[in-house]
Amino acid sequence: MKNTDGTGAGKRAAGESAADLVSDGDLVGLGTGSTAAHAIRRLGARVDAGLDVRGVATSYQSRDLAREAGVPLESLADVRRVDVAIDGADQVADGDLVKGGGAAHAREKVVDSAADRFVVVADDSKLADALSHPVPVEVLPDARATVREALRDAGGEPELRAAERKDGPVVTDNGNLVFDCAFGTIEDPGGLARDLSTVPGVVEHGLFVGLADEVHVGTADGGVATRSVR
Ligand SMILES: O=C[C@H](O)[C@H](O)[C@H](O)COP(=O)(O)O
Repeated sequence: MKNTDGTGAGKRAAGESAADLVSDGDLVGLGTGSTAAHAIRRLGARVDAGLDVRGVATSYQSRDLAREAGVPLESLADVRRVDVAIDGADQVADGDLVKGGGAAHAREKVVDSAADRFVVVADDSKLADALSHPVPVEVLPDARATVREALRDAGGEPELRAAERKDGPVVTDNGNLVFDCAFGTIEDPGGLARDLSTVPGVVEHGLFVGLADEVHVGTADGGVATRSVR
């Protein structure tokens, strides 16, 4: 059943189910976005009930939410590995992801890659047979013209992400800009991910290939299907 009821029940079910995996003593990667937010709130409730965990935030949003929920935080700069990372996705196909709808993918990739167990949380509207969602590409502001050309050469259609309720572009938590780059159906996500990583001026792109360990998919009726992906 597609989660089209607009209540966010699928996101909530997925986020909370992942938060329930966390054990005493874990350092938890706290993803960004509306689905990961449910996991952070649930973790906060578990901390209130006595769970002893610490979190590492991937954005201003997840840091502020964790503080509000009462999840103690460590700074990413001091973290070498993470026990469990819980993070959302804009599209999921065969365990590979497009992320970065909230422009947080650079720090998310650092945290999710450092995790022993990376759990993706999504409602079933995010599932696809193949990745085709535009790929967010964070770029150094002064490299925007050269990166735009390189993305076109790679077969993409880059669009500078515009801010809402501010004139001009989105500026990331790291002070950079973001292109949303459509590539149509991405036949070889691993190859494209490698190509994008080699473009000078690209800070990070939103293709997460071979990183996820499991996916929790929530449905509108509050059910969750869990799938291991490696
Ligand atoms: O930059 C944002 C992140 O990659 C999010 O995890 C992703 O956009 C999914 O967000 P949401 O759970 O709100 O759909």
